[in-house]
Amino acid sequence: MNQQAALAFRCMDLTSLGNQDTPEMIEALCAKARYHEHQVAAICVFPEHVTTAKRALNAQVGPTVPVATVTNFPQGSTDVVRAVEETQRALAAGADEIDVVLPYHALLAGDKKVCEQLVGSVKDACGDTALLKVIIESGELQTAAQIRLASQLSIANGADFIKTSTGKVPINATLMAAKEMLHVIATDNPACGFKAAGRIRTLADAVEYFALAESILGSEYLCPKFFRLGASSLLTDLIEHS
Ligand SMILES: O=C[C@H](O)COP(=O)(O)O
Repeated sequence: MNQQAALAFRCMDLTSLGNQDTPEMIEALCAKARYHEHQVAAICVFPEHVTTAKRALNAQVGPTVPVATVTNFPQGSTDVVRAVEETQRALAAGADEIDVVLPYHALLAGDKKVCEQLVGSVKDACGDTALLKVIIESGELQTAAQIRLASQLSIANGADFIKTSTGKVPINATLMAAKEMLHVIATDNPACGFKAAGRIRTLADAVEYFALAESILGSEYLCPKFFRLGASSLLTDLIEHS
């Protein structure tokens, strides 16, 4: 793998969030978590597949690849209790990272408070051990100001990462949204991570996000601790660059 492809591989949350996913498909996904000396940042699956992913990674790759899962997904409901319960169940199943969807419809309707409550409550459920990524669904937020507001309140209420998209709406990660989010991170908490997700399919796509993140937060930001690419179809192109 060339250097950029290797970086994209190591920063990738290798994702399978299809409604038809089977345990066999999750096992096959986990087998791709290592490529020569490189391993992906995480495997991201629906909550019902966390146990399978943990077991498969332990057997095939070793226990060092975290399992991420999604809660309040993809609708971004305002039901805080349900989001917390889903998160608790996912953690009990062994999830290491939680990607929770912000109630972005509520934010668009002017209800910032429920967004703060949901992020804060899910953060409490994660405690200090599980990473919390908040999906702001940037493609559904209609203005740069809304993208900034969603990013700010997510960071203020405990997000370890802010993530662009679920991959389930027409507009997913864009450089425009990423730029707004990265500037909020730079201002509010440069230790907060950023995850671009949805329709990132080529190394060329990934490199554009690297360049943007590096220009705003510096080269040390380009590592799995801070920078992730959520992608289900990027791997093939990365391997072609080997
Ligand atoms: O969180 C990750 C996204 O759901 C992946 O989207 P994608 O299937 O378009 O790569």
